[in-house]
Amino acid sequence: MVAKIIDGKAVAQHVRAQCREETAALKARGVTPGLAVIIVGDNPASKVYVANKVKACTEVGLHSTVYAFAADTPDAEVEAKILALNADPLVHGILVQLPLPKHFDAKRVLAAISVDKDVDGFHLYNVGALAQGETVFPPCTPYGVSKMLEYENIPIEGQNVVVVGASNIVGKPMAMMLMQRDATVCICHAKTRDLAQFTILADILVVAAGVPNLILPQMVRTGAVVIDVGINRLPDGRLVGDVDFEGVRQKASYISPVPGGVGPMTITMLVHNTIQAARRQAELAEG
Ligand SMILES: Nc1nc2c(c(=O)[nH]1)N[C@@H](CN(C=O)c1ccc(C(=O)N[C@@H](CCC(=O)O)C(=O)O)cc1)CN2
Repeated sequence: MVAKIIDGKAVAQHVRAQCREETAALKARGVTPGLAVIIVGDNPASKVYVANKVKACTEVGLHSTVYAFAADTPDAEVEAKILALNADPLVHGILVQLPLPKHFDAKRVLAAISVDKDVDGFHLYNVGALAQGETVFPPCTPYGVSKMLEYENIPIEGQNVVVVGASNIVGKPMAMMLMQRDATVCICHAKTRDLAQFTILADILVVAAGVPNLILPQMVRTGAVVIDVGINRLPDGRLVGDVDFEGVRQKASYISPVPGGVGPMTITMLVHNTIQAARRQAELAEG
């Protein structure tokens, strides 16, 4: 068996076309969805992601503004900017690019974002709502994975899902979202003892551990769907995921590549969430 490659760029284009239509409809009502992006420090990867977020907004017709702060900026200054953006009616979505420099209390900074503008879905209220199956803004990366599965008509209900990696950004919300869809979900870690005994059971394997070549072909059930969320820059400059792509491809039924898999979906779902935020705020304002 050779897996079908899930082309994240193609799925992203499909979702972005819908986003364009929704944005045009909102603009016709006098509302241009607006995103504010806060970046602190000089992390080169973060700068690229922020630039790509701005580009995606422009492409779909959203307004976006970047607020860049030096790494040694006091927490209070960043929080003051967030409070000002919370009160700005032209800003519908706010995000703080992660990771923040070490001295920041990231939880506190994220909690300053208005729940209604929390398009990353990282505010504790939205995290709690997700646990109850009622979230308004699902976190962008796991939301993107869900859309990729939906696009390929991959069933979730009743499937064995193994998520490797329990981060707040990907692993935990991914597990919650798939559990909500009646999958049987197991969360593992890169350090799980005999990881293969769990991964081999997966009908759908989502890997977000940040360890290159963590998942080898012998750890994957024949016919499994394998979604690679890892982003690892190798010493030779190559970007790879957490899965031995060429090896696992020979066993899986579907596989997402890195680059060109989940990454483009993360940014697309951010645009989608910002449009939903604008629509909800417009509806509230209209009464
Ligand atoms: N506030 C947030 N911070 C972070 C998030 C997030 O969702 N919200 N996720 C990641 C970084 N991230 C978006 O911010 C992100 C990562 C990767 C990609 C992407 O498109 N990757 C490409 C490769 C790009 C490259 O060459 O480096 C791919 O996989 O094809 C988009 C967004 C952590 N921080």
